[in-house]
Amino acid sequence: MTNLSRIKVVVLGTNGVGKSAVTVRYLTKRYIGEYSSGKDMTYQHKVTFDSVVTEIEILDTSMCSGCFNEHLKWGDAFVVVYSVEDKASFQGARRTLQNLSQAKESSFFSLLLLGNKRDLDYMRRVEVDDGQELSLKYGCQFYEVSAAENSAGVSLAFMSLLREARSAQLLRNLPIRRKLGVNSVSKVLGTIFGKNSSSQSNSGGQSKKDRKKKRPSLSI
Ligand SMILES: Nc1nc2c(ncn2[C@@H]2O[C@H](COP(=O)(O)OP(=O)(O)OP(=O)(O)O)[C@@H](O)[C@H]2O)c(=O)[nH]1
Repeated sequence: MTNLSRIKVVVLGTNGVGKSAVTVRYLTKRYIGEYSSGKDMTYQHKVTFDSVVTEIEILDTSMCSGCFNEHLKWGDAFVVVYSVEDKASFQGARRTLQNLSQAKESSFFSLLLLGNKRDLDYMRRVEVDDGQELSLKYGCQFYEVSAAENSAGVSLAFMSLLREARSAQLLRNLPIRRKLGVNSVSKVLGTIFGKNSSSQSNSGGQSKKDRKKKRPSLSI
C-alpha cells in the first residue's frame, strides 16, 4: 500500500436530521439512538481504494451560526443531510446546496445529498423524486437511507462520495492542471462525474436527460 492521502468530509444539515446517526453508522456500523448534540465532532479513520490508503476526517457539525464559512474552507467533500419526514429540513438542504455552490464555485469539491430516516415512510413529507431533482440541479450524488435500519446504505453513500473526492484529488494533482487552470479542471471533472453546478447547468447546453443518465441515485 502506498500514497497516504487525506480527505476532509463535512456533514451538514438542520437540527435532528440524523447527522450524528449517519456518521456513527458509517464509522462503526452501529446505531445508538441518542447522540450528544450542540457541538462539532471530528472523527478520523482510514480507507483503502485500489491499494491506496486514504485518511478520512469527518466533521459532524452542529447548528452554529457563522460557522458555515469555516466548514466551507475546511472541507473537500460535503454530505448534506435531510430527513424524509421533515419538509423544512429538505428546504434547509436546498439552501445549503445553493450556498455551497455559490461559495465554492471556482474550485472543485464533492457533494452528497442524503435523505435520512427512510424507515419513517408512513410519515414521509419529501418524495424520492424531490431529492433526485434537487441532486440533479446541483450535480451531486443522492441516496436515501435509514441510519436506524441498517448500515449498508449509509456505507455505500459515504464510499461513493469518498471515491469521487479521491478521484478528484488525483485529477487535481495531475500536471494538466497547470495547463488548464482550476475552472477547466472542474469542467473535465464535471464531464467525468456528470457534475454540474447550477450555473453550468443553466449555460452548458446539456439536456436534463443526459444529466440524469450520469447521476443514478439509490434508496437503501
Ligand atoms: N427513525 C429514525 N430515527 C433516526 C434516524 N437517524 C437518526 N434518528 C433519530 O433522530 C434523532 C436525531 O438524530 P441525531 O443523529 O442526533 O441528529 P443530528 O442531526 O446529529 O442532531 P443535531 O446534532 O442535534 O442537529 C435521534 O433521536 C435519532 O435516534 C433514522 O434513520 N430513523
